[in-house]
Amino acid sequence: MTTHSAEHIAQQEVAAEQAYVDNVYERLEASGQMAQALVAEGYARGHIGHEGGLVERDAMVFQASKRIAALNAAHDGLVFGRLNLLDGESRYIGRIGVRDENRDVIVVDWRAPAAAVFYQATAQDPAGVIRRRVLRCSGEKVIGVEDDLLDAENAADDLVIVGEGALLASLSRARDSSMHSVVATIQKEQDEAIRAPSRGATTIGGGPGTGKTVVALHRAAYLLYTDRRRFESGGVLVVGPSSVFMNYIERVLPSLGETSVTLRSLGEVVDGLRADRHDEPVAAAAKGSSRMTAFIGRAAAAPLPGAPTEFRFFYKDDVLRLEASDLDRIRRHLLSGGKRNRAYDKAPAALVDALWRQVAGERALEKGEAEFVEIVTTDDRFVSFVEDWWPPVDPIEVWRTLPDVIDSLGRGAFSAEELKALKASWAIGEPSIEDIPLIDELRYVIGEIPDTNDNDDDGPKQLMSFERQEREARDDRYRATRSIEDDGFAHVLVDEAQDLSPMQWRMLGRRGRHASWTIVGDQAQSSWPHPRESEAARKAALEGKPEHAFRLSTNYRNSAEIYDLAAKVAVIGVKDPDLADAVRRTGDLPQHHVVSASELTAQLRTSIGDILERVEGTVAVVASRADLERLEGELADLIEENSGRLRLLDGLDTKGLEFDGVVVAEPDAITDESTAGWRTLYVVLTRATQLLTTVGTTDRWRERIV
Ligand SMILES: Nc1ncnc2c1ncn2[C@@H]1O[C@H](COP(=O)(O)OP(=O)(O)OP(=O)(O)O)[C@@H](O)[C@H]1O
Repeated sequence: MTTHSAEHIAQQEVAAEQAYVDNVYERLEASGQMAQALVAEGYARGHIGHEGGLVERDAMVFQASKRIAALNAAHDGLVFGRLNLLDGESRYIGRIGVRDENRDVIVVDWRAPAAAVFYQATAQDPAGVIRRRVLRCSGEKVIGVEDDLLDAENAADDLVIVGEGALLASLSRARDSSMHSVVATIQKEQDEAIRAPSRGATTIGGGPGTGKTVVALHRAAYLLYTDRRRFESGGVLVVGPSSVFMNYIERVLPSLGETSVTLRSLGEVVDGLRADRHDEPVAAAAKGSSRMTAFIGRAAAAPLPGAPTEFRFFYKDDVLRLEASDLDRIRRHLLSGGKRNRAYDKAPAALVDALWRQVAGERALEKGEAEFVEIVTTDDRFVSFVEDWWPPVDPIEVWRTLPDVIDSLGRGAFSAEELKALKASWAIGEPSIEDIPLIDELRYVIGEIPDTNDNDDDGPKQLMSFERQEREARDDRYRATRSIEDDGFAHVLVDEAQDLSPMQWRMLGRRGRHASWTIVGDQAQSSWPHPRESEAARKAALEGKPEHAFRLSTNYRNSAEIYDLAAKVAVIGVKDPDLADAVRRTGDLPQHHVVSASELTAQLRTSIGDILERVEGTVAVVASRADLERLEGELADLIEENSGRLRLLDGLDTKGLEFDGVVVAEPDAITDESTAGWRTLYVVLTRATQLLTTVGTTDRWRERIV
């Protein structure tokens, strides 16, 4: 066969597939129009005026709008696969299922059982598949086909086979700023993890670039497809390390037709809060440690700073006094019943009770307790005392007191260095990513801010006036984070789980109490310094749920040249790292430059320029956290000129991401920065798909790995 004729044949195949795909888009268009019409009809029904009309309309508009969103999101490259089966059937596979006007299936949803064979058939075990074809599309256009002949013996003589394998073709494409669905080229071991039943906890391990993230996201889509009612109503929570990472992955699920998954970075897990900044390593490690649990418990129980420490009340012939020790006793008593905010209604009665017990004067005793209670609880001084002594507490407010109480309440649990680092981090005033679990812990220890908008009738009668005044004051002073009862999900998917601190595990555990889990990670990439403590917290979060482990073995991201270097760093960072097999050779070895301090910036600029010229897609410059700010200034013009392609990041923020080219500035500064520094460097070195250059003023790391 000549090249010309091979090309010609490929073109003919593309044209034939285009005809099929055109028909699918026509159907889709019709289906979209139908959904639009339903939305319009739904609105019309709302005008009928009776309540039933409104409910019907809402349901109709909701369903139809969802369908429109799914059709739009899955539109590009909708049909990506075709199977020619032994029995003569030709089966098309797509991001979502499509039927023709007779309700016959013309595209099978990739998650349907009928599509599983697309991913599982091999030449050794073709499972009834003669030819597997991947359609490469751009929008609605078929631009190429790639075939695998799985069963040559049973293939008809005129069966055409085109291309050299879809996987390698897709791996060589340039990377842009978001992750893509790999739905057309999912490999067998990946498919097994995607379709694993959703019982207990499914763990997906494997080295860098093995597809853990992309597999986990396809798994979320698969679970929604197989048990939509359960997972859509209960919710699927996907948690990743940073907002940069969440932006990177956010397109994958919509492109698979799923728009109902909650994506959160670790700094956004608590509703209503958003943190984007990491603490420096000592503070971060202290905040993540389970030693925080007891400290947080004590801080939540402590009197608020500035709370009054005594109360005096003149009644008839008596001077009634609540001294600090009395107040302390009442506080303990109230807290022994549970969460602080839950005792909000009980505080006034407890105080009045303690006061009544001091009443000794005859005139007063004669009047009796009921009158005493009436007089005290309607007295402004008492009301304002209670307001100050036991206000409804927002967890954030208690979080703000932590720097003031850490010395007294955290003594013994934290070293002097940790105490200093913690106080410095809290002096910034805004929560860091590592603070979010502490605030969440406080939410659970303190309880909801009592909702005083309810009818007051069921509260103790004698406290009515107190309640009223208090509520008015409170409504603008306090803003509660959302109810903890709404925290639970039906499935929790955690990516980069090796980095979770014990406190972060506790935070996620609360959201996954009744959930099934998917946990994705690679210990060798962990930036958490105390893996054993974290392991215990992970176990506690899963509460004994059975675990099913999957391991992915092939690195689809890095060239073999880059991964060979990174693997040498991995073995320093961790004992027995789970190394992956990199499948692609590019011929481009990593480059290393060691220069004097005065030449560093110039060399960085040269290396960045060189890589920008040689790759088509994205490039990252990665530095230690300490060097970041300086480099931001020094490289500002380059970054601006190449915005959209060039980014400057610290090591931790590169987690889970990938770029065509990476320039590492001062690798030794990254290894020195924390006890997990070597593992962070391993992460950084495994981000590049094609070109990697390191530039430093020292070269200790390379001396260590040779
Ligand atoms: N079956 C596949 N077909 C095509 N590309 C794939 C496949 N599996 C993975 N990839 C690609 O490999 C790259 C790495 O995938 P992913 O980020 O999911 O790996 P990871 O295991 O999570 O990596 P890390 O541990 O470094 O975060 C991505 O570009 C992904 O699209």
